[in-house]
Amino acid sequence: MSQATQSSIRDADSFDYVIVGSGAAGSILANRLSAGGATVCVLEAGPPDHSPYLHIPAGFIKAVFNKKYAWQFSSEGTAQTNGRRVPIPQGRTLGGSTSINGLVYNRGQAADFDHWAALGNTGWSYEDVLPYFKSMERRVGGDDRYRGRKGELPVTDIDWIHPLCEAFIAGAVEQGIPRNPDYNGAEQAGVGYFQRTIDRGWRMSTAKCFLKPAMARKNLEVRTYAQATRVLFEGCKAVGVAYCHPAHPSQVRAVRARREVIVSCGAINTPKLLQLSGLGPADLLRQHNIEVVRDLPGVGENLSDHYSVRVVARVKNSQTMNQLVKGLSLAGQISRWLMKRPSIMALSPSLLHYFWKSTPELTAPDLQGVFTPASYKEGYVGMLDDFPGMTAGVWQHRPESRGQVRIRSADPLQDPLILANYLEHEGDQRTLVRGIRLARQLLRSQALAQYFDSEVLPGPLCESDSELLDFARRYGVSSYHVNGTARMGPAGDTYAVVDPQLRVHGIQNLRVIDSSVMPAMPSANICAATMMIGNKAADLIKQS
Ligand SMILES: Cc1cc2nc3c(=O)[nH]c(=O)nc-3n(C[C@H](O)[C@H](O)[C@H](O)COP(=O)(O)OP(=O)(O)OC[C@H]3O[C@@H](n4cnc5c(N)ncnc54)[C@H](O)[C@@H]3O)c2cc1C
Repeated sequence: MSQATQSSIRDADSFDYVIVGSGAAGSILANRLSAGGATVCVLEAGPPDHSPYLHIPAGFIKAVFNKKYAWQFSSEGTAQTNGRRVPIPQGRTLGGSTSINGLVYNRGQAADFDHWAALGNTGWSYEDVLPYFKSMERRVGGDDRYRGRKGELPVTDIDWIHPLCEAFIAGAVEQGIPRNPDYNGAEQAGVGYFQRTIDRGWRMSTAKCFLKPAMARKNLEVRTYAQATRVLFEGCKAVGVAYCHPAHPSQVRAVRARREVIVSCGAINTPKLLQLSGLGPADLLRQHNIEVVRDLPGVGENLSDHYSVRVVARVKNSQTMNQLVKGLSLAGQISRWLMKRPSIMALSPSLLHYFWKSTPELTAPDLQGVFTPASYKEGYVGMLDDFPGMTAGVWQHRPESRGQVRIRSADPLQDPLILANYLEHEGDQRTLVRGIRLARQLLRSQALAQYFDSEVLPGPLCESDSELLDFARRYGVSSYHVNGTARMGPAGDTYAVVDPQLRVHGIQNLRVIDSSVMPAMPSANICAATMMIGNKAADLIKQS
């Protein structure tokens, strides 16, 4: 520890727990730990979540690429992405990515968590984690064995029904995919509407549902514009955190943790902070003149994400959202939203799901698809097309390709190098091509025929496997589900960063609690599983 930091930590105020990051996991943790009477300080690098774009569901489109509220990361281009850098924005405000995300609530398959346990992570089987999914959610409908009724997080069904959605479902059923009323219940496979973290027209971020209610407690303090630059150690014991206002990096402050420091910065920023703090691959740290506190080769490795591709069709005989967001129609939608009536202002970006198998021999879905009666220019989220359009997106549930996150320098304000290695694994290429064929087939169902005009992307000239793979390389995008960069695993697993209690191996008083610790990708958008991790981790801490 430098002289300056030593004196600032001596003079620092202290709390039982210091949580770095107020996202999906950090906010829930802050709520649960402060409820037990412990003093808790949350450091959040981003600003408060005052903007209406962070609260009105449709505001997502304005927030995701706004650098005030989202870290504008991107993965390096590779041959598999046709040399393109792939944007991977991450939330940077109270609530983290839950303040800008796509609002889909999707837990994954029971087998995902049984797999975590089988990898040596005792306590993380489906039976172990189900109570933590249930205790945080407030859901109407479904089976009591699977669904929670009294939690803080409302999980609701859509109230805006579009004829294209109904036709898409009917078409999928026609092609052998059953309608599933609750993919978060006994069985994931099937087609239907997404469940969303939206309540009475408003986004339900973890800041809104967990952090802010807890901020009424005197023992919880939340500091915004507080970007952690380093975890501070005495020997191998974490004792506090150095942080700064991102606009004034030279004015470093410190806060002391009497019991534990908890890193909850998300799957890109968590490995970055650990590496800056001297925890990571020793060679990398030495290359940047960072003193090695512990050589942990797994920090920043094992990066996984869902690489998705969209099939887009021009629509006839119906208006789509592309028209509803323009001129007088938009004004009408806003006034409907203000009157608490069904409106496109209160929709998640994807309305329908289909979970299905890329080959019939499989016993469970290995593909997730999404459908929405809208289309974006060139298939990229941002600007809607001028013509009526619909989109069926698809990604592989559990890709094998793995990437890395590595600091580029010892400067805490510099973005790390991200190499996601999308489609690097040949099996991933095959599965995604099958997924594109399935998405295409679903848009050409009999039930949708009255609305299907023509395919825009990939287009009629794209037929063979190699043409479809080439399309995936040129048009694929991140689903923003990065995880695994500080993965959980037992001692003896060289690349494990934390143990099944989420304590950093070989270090005292330091845990990682966020999407980084996932030992394997869940078959789902990963927010629900990350929230579950925060919810369960609070109990692990209280029990230790
Ligand atoms: C655009 C988008 C759409 C998505 N859509 C969905 C969806 O529909 N459904 C779904 O299930 N999942 C979705 N996800 C993924 C999901 O939201 C994330 O996986 C989840 O929020 C990750 O939780 P986390 O706690 O790991 O990190 P985050 O929620 O990202 O929180 C990390 C927090 O730490 C803060 N932080 C980072 N570094 C520092 C530092 N050095 N000091 C202080 N604070 C720091 C960040 O600013 C942030 O607030 C989406 C994500 C994005 C970005």
